[in-house]
Amino acid sequence: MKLRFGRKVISVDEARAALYECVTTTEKEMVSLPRSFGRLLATDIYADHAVPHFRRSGVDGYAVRSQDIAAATPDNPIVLDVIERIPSGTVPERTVQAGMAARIMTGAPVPDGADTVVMLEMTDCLCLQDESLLSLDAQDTKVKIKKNVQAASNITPIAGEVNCGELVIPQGTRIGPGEAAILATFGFSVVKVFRRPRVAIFSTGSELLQVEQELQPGKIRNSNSYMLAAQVEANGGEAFIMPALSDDPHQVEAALGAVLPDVDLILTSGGVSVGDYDVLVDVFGRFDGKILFNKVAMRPGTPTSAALWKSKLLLALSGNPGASFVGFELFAKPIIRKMLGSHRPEAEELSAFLDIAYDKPSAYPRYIRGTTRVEAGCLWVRPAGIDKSSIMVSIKDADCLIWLPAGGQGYLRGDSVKVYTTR
Ligand SMILES: Nc1nc2c(c(=O)[nH]1)N[C@H]1C(S)=C(S)[C@@H](COP(=O)(O)OP(=O)(O)OC[C@H]3O[C@@H](n4cnc5c(N)ncnc54)[C@H](O)[C@@H]3O)O[C@H]1N2
Ligand code: MOO
Ligand SMILES: [Mg+2]
Repeated sequence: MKLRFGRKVISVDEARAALYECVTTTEKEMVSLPRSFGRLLATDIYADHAVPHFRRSGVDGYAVRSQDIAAATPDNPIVLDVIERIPSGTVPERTVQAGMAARIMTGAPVPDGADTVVMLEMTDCLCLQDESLLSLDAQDTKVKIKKNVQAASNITPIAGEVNCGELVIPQGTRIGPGEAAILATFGFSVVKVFRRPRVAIFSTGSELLQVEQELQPGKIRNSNSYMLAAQVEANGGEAFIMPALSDDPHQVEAALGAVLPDVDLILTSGGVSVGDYDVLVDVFGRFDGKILFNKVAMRPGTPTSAALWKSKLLLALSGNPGASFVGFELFAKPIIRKMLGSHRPEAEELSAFLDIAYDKPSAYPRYIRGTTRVEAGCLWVRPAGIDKSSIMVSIKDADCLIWLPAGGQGYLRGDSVKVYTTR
């Protein structure tokens, strides 16, 4: 039974809800820390020690008792005995008592007894004729402190950054530079992440040539598969570009069915409208899967369809490049992100001022590929190019989708609109 006409239209939110019901996270896997960059953490990370775990000197200088140097000035320096030298990575051996100082390096543990560190530049080393400190017996030296430095100066206290037991990165967080530093700090040479969802991409249509083929009359090269693969990879999935399919529903059903066991999601592009050769419609009419929806109140991509087949999701995007791009952003992106354990799978919503008037009314909400710019602290947005779903070339200029509700009287320059980021 063909479902070309009389389809039931549902909203974008309803369509997403139907998809989300069928999504589960992929299984967890361990990867080496450098391979985890850009992935989403599959576990909470707790601190198993404080940072720092010792009182850390922030400067090269002398660890002293602040009360000993309260009266120090350049003209009246206080002279202290230097009792030891503390390089980073070592542990102080002695306690600083009245009249004592310990020469200390940046990052080294501050010795007991000392409550402040005076920068080297505010001191003079009395017995030092040259700077060959490594050959110096620190115990024979004295230091002149020329400045009164308050207690706690230049010292990061124990747990000054992180408390032991603290949640430092919650599950679902993308591992960027800051997370990488935290994971390394706490000894995670391997990291638990959700496996990258495997996404098979099929373009359909007898007009499609492979990228490497010569142009032929009436035919075009398959660009959607590569655009979609780039979108899949940008969102953390693993894209498998499958050979383009003809308009034969038997062949299409067989090809989709064959790959189904090996992937987490199938994306198709093309063949979902009312045309004679719109093959996905025929597949949906004959296969034993469950159709989740076949018409969405949105433009472009109104005929976007989805099905659950042998417990796998099949998302059938419109063939027009603009509609394929938008359909991916609205539906495939949050599916992939949910599989990866993201707590915020949908695109970030921002407000922007419309940079041009827009007077095309629409029966359905529009998602216009947009380009943003910031001027005087305000975000402005304009369509990335000709706003037609058949236009491919302007997709490269889009960094967001401009959302315009259905109906309305049109929009003036300066009107506030919602945008959804695509980068
Ligand atoms: N009588 C009607 N015609 C159309 C309607 C309608 O409601 N009534 N809807 C239009 C809308 S909206 C869209 S969107 C398209 C949807 O088309 P399909 O999803 O069926 O896609 P195709 O027919 O296969 O192709 C449409 C267009 O896109 C080009 N295409 C397809 N695949 C690729 C690819 N992999 N790479 C590059 N370009 C591709 C294809 O050559 C066509 O030009 O239907 C409207 N028609
Ligand atoms: O809705 Mo079509 O999907 O305009 O491009
Ligand atoms: Mg068609």
